[in-house]
Amino acid sequence: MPTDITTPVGLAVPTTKPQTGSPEVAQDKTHTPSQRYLSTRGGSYGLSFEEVVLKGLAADGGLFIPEEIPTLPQDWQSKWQSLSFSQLALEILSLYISPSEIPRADLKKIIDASYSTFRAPETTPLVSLNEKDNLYLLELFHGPTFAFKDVALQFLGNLFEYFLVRRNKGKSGKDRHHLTVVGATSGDTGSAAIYGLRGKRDISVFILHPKGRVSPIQEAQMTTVLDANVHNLAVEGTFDDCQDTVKALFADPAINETLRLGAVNSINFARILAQTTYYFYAYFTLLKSESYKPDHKIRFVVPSGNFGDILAGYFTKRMGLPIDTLVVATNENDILDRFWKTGRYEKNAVHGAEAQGGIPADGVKAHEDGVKETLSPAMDILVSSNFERLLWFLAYEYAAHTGFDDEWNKKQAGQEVESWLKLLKSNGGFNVPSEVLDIARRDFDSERVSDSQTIETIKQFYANPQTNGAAGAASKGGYILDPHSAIGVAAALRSMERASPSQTYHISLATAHPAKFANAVDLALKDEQGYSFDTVLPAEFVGLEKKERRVRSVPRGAGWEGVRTIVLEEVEAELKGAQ
Ligand SMILES: Cc1ncc(COP(=O)(O)O)c(C=O)c1O
Ligand SMILES: N[C@@H](CCOP(=O)(O)O)C(=O)O
Repeated sequence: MPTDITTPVGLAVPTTKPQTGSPEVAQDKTHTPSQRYLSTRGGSYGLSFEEVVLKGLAADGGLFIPEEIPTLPQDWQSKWQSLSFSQLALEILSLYISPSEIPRADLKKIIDASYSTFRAPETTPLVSLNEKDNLYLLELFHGPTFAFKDVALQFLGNLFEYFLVRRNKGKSGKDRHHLTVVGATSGDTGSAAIYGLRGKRDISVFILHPKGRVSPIQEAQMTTVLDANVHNLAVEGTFDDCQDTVKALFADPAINETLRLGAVNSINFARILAQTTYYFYAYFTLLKSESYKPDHKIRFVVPSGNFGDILAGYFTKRMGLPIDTLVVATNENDILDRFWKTGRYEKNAVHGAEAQGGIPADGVKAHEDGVKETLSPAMDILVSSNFERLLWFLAYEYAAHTGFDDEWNKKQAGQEVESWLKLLKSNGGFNVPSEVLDIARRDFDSERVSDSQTIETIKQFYANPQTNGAAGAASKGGYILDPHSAIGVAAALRSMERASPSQTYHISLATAHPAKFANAVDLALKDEQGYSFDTVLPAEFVGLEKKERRVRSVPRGAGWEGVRTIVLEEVEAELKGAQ
């Protein structure tokens, strides 16, 4: 086992073949391997989709993944090309969910209900941002909270409800299965989860956000929802502190037993799964466009923080969607970009004066905790949860070169992931062997975009008259990008230097509506003639900040135990109130 962070780690060779458990689902012939789940740390095996969705995090602290990534059915292109977003979602999700768990007709109802709340008829429209350079934007923000998280969280909310209604049929009082959802947010997951779960029976939802570090609109979106089952906690600290607290709660068997915790963050595999649909949908939309040329390659560029969005893209590539490369686009919190550049995954890069809380030359403030406060706050993340899932696949592929059987390779990947994560915890980082980095570079490329480049990109596309998009509705006819989407577009422009636009389509993911980030958008466009933020503001946001709020502060020293006490108290009070 690797023990230090300076030497690249290699896969340890166990002397005996590891044993794997085989619970009922593994024996059940109605579940294919892509419909059975395991933990990235090797501890759990053969779990059902329902168990995975309701548990969220594995008992060994790992994340759930399917035992196999499914391949696409024969003729998928001709069969799926004319499907609507919801129809497509049904086909894709059916590959991961056995009909013996959710009958197809029920899954269809859940999906249809989830996407009926979107404002755009296409659900996730693809717009041309610059026709000459084959640059497209996939608008993912037409759901209830104006961010890409709605695509997965509308679905997850309905899925939780479906499982609970089924479990609670004919039951009353304490016999009912009550789910306590706990989630961490840097702004968007929180509101999307709250809108997906508000008022739902048998579910309480607790959302932890870093106090003062989400945008004013995001804060208002979350805290103005007054349904009794919604609980907002403003934590003094960073997003990573919130995420660590959530993980600590999941690791506590006592609270899990008492409250039955559920996850809404992308640690919940259903989140990743629901996000795969829009990669397929974008592909088919491009295929139907007049400018499509079959010999051109396709690159998806994804503004990344917790690595959930781009991981969904990785799944689609592995399933067989013809994606040339997935481009990871980070802000100045760049752990992912540094990994692809060096093979080292390390929490805190050396920021010099910045690490002491000083203001560096580019004006971005770094806190003592290492997180930089950027103009794209939803991506101000030190450690990316879903990277663990990718690490598993990389370690698995590397292990497969050893010539042992598949079961051994899977177990080996779990052990390797566990040892890497131990090093991350104890030493703040780890290196992967060069062969593992090569495997990672085969599918991914990466870019880091600074705040000043983000602002420049917003300006550039506001002035661009070629756009046919709907989001910005700017008076000049240009496009108003939100800062996160601008990071994607800036990265796409750089990617074009390596993959010529004359032979490549770049599809950049627009992850939020610009109105959620007035600060950055105003900073970029305030001097532009004819610009007014009011033209960007959707009716849904007008007056939101003046509405009544409910939120509880969590002081810095409270720790996860302090949050546990709050959660226990508030669930008890909520259930009493409901009687
Ligand atoms: C607007 C926005 N863009 C991008 C991201 C990054 O996505 P991911 O965490 O899935 O990498 C987030 C948050 O996660 C976000 O809210
Ligand atoms: N940017 C996210 C952070 C949480 O990410 P998740 O995808 O794991 O839920 C947010 O907006 O909260």
